[in-house]
Amino acid sequence: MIEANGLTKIYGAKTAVAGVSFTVRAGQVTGFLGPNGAGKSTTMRMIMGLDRPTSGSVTVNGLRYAQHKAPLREVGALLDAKAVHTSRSAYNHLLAMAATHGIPKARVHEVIGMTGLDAVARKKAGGFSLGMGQRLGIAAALLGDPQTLILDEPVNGLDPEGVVWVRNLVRYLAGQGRTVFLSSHLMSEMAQTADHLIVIGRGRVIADAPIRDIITGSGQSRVRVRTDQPDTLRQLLAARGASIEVPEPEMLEVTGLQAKTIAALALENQVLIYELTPLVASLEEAYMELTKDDVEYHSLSAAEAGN
Ligand SMILES: Nc1ncnc2c1ncn2[C@@H]1O[C@H](COP(=O)(O)OP(=O)(O)OP(=O)(O)O)[C@@H](O)[C@H]1O
Repeated sequence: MIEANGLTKIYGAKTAVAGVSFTVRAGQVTGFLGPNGAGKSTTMRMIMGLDRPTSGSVTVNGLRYAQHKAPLREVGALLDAKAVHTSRSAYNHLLAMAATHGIPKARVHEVIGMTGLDAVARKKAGGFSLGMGQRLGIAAALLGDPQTLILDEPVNGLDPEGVVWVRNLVRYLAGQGRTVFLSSHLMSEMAQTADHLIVIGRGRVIADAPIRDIITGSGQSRVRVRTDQPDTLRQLLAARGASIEVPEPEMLEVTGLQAKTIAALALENQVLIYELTPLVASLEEAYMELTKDDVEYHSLSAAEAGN
């Protein structure tokens, strides 16, 4: 379990992480989602003791990273896949790591097999493609057989097969009861991988909930209703505080009321409805809605950029 309490990091005039508190639980994949510059990497570095919090604290299984006697066996992390600038082979790189942490050689062979690096294990790691580098970084994270895994953008640079591989691997590891904390800015990927999401924007936690709740609670959930009495139904719904759009003559899109409430209201007032469809927002829509005020770098449309 990872527990952050009022975690804050200030660099000069820049507040990268502004008092975040959250708990990452064992046995599930927790996604850490946020736009560029939101503070994901800074938070992860503080978990790993690579950055010192300006205030607040973060612990892994009750202790700060540095307090663990054998940290590599407790927490495995992939923070910067490009960090391996080595003329050593992947095998020797992992072997050196294992030797300095009292990890048996057999485990090196195991993680090479798990990450699909067998064919390139004797090649210089410095010459690896981004995807191979990611696999090596994940192999290094798994080396100590840790209970907790922290992976910063693990699918970055992977081909579609690699993306599926990471997804299956993290789900397998969480299934074994491990704590898996995974950052990404790819919502579609998170939707298929994570059970729980922590969303941050401008250094603050915007949402912390099961994926399902984030989708349905985004304020984007609407209900499509078709009726031959749109005006009557519209008035009835408006009187209940719903906001209504009319995209087609006999179609209403209703925000703010559940489908069941709309059906009951129609029945009570003898209004015929011939379609009632809850429109669930995609994770992408929910995410855009959540972070719309918290994006540090807004992109301009082509037209705006030309002005
Ligand atoms: N060493 C540093 N010195 C000054 N500012 C920093 C430093 N590291 C990060 N920042 C700033 O803190 C903010 C958060 O950065 P961070 O890298 O944690 O975000 P992120 O969510 O990981 O973003 P990305 O998805 O782009 O990697 C950014 O505005 C960044 O420019």
